[in-house]
Amino acid sequence: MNKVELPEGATLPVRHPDAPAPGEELPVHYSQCFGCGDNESGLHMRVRAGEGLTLHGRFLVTDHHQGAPGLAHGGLLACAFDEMLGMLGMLTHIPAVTGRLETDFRRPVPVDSTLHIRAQVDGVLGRKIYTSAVGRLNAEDGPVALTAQGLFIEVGLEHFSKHGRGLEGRDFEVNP
Ligand SMILES: CCCCCCCCCCCC(=O)SCCNC(=O)CCNC(=O)[C@H](O)C(C)(C)COP(=O)(O)OP(=O)(O)OC[C@H]1O[C@@H](n2cnc3c(N)ncnc32)[C@H](O)[C@@H]1OP(=O)(O)O
Repeated sequence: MNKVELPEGATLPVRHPDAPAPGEELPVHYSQCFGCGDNESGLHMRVRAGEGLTLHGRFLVTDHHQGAPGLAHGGLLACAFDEMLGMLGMLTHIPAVTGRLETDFRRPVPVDSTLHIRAQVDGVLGRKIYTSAVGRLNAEDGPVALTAQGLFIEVGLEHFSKHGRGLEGRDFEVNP
């Protein structure tokens, strides 16, 4: 994992008492989500809760995901990390959106490989949530293909009804 630099005063948030138990598979947070939903060309990520403030996810790289022939598109891999880091909100129950996402590509990711991603919350300072993740090829202890750091910003639930579509006036939590 990358060494994560945290600002002074950042603290670890509390794991919400209703967070999925370690080992439990997380629900799809939105059926049309490109990352975890039924979207035909999406990633179909499967994610389970880990210990503490960690998640483990995986997806199969298919022909839909190519950039160069036979290789995953870098932006699409960044999308997988965005999804994983965003889903950390299911452990803290803090609604948040991506403010910044930094991805280091360390090894090519071929079609037909499975990318295993471990994501964690590193700290919180005010509305800023510091997160990081590592992606490994074909096994949870496989070679490191990517690492990422994400800064998520806590928002009120009205962020989604105000800026999104079809949620006006809808009372929802994490599974619209
Ligand atoms: C729940 C389970 C779900 C579970 C499901 C989740 C899966 C979701 C999938 C992945 C997640 C996404 O893709 S989310 C979609 C992609 N992201 C977005 O659309 C976000 C677009 N941006 C925005 O809406 C806005 O810029 C916000 C909300 C991020 C921030 O606007 P704001 O509310 O006006 O707040 P603002 O004052 O600007 O910023 C607050 C603090 O954050 C800092 N800050 C803000 N942006 C940045 C930045 N890029 N880099 C550094 N720092 C930043 C500011 O300096 C400030 O620090 P200080 O002054 O307090 O120190």
